Amino acid sequence: MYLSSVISLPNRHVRHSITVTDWNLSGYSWAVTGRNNSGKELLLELLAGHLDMQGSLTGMNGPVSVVSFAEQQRLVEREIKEDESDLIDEIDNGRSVLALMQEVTNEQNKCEGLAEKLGLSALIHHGFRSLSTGETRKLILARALLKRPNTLLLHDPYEGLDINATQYVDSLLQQLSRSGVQLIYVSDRPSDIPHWLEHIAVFETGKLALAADKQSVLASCLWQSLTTAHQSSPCPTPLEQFDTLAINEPIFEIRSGQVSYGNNQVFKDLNWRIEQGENWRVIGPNGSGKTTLLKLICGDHPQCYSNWIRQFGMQRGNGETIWDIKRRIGLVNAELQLNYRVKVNVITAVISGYFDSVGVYREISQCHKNHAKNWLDWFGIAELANQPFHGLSYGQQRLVLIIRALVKSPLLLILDEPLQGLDESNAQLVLTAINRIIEAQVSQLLYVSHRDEPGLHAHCQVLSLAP
Ligand SMILES: Nc1ncnc2c1ncn2[C@@H]1O[C@H](COP(=O)(O)OP(=O)(O)OP(=O)(O)O)[C@@H](O)[C@H]1O
Repeated sequence: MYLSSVISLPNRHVRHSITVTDWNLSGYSWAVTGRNNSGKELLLELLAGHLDMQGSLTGMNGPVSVVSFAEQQRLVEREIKEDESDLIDEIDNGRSVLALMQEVTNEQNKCEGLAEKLGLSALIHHGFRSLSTGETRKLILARALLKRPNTLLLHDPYEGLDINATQYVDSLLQQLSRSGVQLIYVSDRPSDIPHWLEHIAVFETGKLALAADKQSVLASCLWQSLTTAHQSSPCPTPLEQFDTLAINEPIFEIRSGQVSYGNNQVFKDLNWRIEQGENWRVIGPNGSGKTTLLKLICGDHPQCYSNWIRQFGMQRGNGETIWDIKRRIGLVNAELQLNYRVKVNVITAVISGYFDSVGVYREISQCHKNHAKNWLDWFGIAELANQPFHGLSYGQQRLVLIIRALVKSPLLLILDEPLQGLDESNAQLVLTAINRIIEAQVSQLLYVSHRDEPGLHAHCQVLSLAP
């Protein structure tokens, strides 16, 4: 594959462009990295044929498959568009896993074989929209692989996968690369690049800045600059302090907790108590119920009323409103990002965190504006304040939603795979902020991630959910 004087052309959906002056990919598999908004995602969109371009792109062998957040978003949007819940008078969870695989190939035994290897066998007749984050990611991977691609475009393909699935997919990709499939593997964090990729390209402010063998790239100053992030100033002080709970009153407690969907029992006999002052990490394989548990805590799950739950000094189901719960919680997860669809600028998206809303539907005080600006400034993105939220890259949007959760200094900060899409320096800044907040006991942390973040986890007790 060869890219010469390529400039992608902005369109209705994408405002920015990327420039590649001269890049000979010579049939090798490549890792591509760079800071957030450097052009990595646009490169994948361009190679996938979703962007118009000037210049020449030659030698790209079809079929081409894509595994990316943008691809996932397209599938989600298609399924939402075709939602028939209103017509069929029951919840439409979308096309089944098998049907979505069979869109790519009608060889059912291949679909079932791959589903088994990816741990999707039990879900083969489940609707797309009932899948967990990792299960969704596995399905996107399965569809890409079933296409038998010659070129495979990947954006952090292990993101959201549990350890077993990560190991399986890693060895599969390595095998494919060795057998001649060209991988273009975009990674937001350089530390996530698989060791077996021998060529690395680095993007910077919309341009291909460096493309060479691994040794040369690792020795470059540009590489060092990708991994440095430091913020010594203290985090902005909280605007308001939450009412204190009575001594011995838990932040959250569930007794003999259980959740099931039809015959599928997600978990049962769960007894768990978060005491005041404690921070927790929830772990478990894909589909073990981590997100389900967080939804019970946030009041977003219908089965929170059929469980014994005590939270923030209230017994659930005794007349409390959803806002009594939500106002004490700051939440970041992939679902929030998918559903944050209103057209607002960055500062409004941040300010919406004070009111737990998507968008802001009341007058904004100068005090809220200043405080939100201080947080944007702390993360070094004050210049984005008036930019449209949806004009940002996936990683920048994620950072803004994290700031949205932090501004109100919630009693309980719930972060479900929060670092997804963040580059190394933004990830380090977020970890620094979280550490300072929990050390200062401004918020208690409830954290879900398949990835080890040793600095953070030292503060956390662990709840492990079984498969
Ligand atoms: N609305 C639903 N209908 C049927 N099954 C569902 C529904 N929502 C979730 N599930 C199933 O419940 C199980 C638990 O889902 P959950 O999202 O809590 O898992 P998780 O531990 O967060 O997984 P991951 O690590 O992939 O994020 C999954 O197997 C999922 O398919």
